[in-house]
Amino acid sequence: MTFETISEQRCFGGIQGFYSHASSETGGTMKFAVYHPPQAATGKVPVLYYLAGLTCTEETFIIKAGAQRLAAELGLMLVAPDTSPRNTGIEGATGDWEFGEAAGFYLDATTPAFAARFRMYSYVTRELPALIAAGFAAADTARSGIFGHSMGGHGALTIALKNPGAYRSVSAFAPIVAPSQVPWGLKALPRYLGEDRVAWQPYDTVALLRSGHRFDGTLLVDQGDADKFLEPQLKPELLAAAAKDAGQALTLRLQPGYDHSYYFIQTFIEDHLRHHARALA
Ligand SMILES: N[C@@H](CCC(=O)N[C@@H](CSC=O)C(=O)NCC(=O)O)C(=O)O
Repeated sequence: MTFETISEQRCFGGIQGFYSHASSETGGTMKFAVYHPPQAATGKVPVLYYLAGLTCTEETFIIKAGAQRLAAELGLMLVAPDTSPRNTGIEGATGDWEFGEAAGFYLDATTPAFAARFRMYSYVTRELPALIAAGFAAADTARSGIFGHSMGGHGALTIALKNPGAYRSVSAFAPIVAPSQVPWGLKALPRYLGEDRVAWQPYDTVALLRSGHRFDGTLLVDQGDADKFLEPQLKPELLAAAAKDAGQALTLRLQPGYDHSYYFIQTFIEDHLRHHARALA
């Protein structure tokens, strides 16, 4: 399991790195970012995965969220993968920001056109953690957490619910909580997974909660009430109802005046990093 170093730069006493590797899951070159906190130079540190949203790359969170200062203080290794395979050459995989490249929805596609390359679920849950464990000696992968934004919030919540014990903490900014019920999901899920809605359920947080999946800990979710995607796409009230019915611990905070942008994420990143650091200590 090898990777190439694209760049490494000093940042808050640690190192901000960008890397690439040949991915067996997605059948092409994948890029990912790792922030190595200063504590990683002398010992093991917990690993916190961040999944970004539609249109994003492995750079978006690293450049825009302002997470490194506190990650350095808390001793958290941040790992941010790209949001999909790239340069797939698959017809229909480019040209629409809501589907295809940069819109992988953290699932394993099953439709003939997409099944070979669009395997972000297996990439994020298996291949990338194995690569981090093998390639970065300071990574204490027994202490892993996961969070994300929008499509990446959906990824983080569904992955944590389906992999009990693999992640000790989970949180999300403005997640898509019920893709089976909103336009983004209704566009993407049939094209990746086919028309049978039963196949969509493993990739829908509300459906997972309603079918018995639980996370052993509190889900932390922040949502801006001035987010233009709130009503049509995000629908946090569906998460609140499903969590209540399921007895799933949830801290859902509606933040007045905040939109869907990385200014919103910058504002609340400290709360999320501290939430993860507490669970990963
Ligand atoms: N081009 C779109 C807006 C796209 C957008 O807002 N993407 C979000 C994630 S949306 C859900 O996954 C994002 O994180 N963008 C990156 C950024 O730097 O803000 C439009 O036309 O509305």
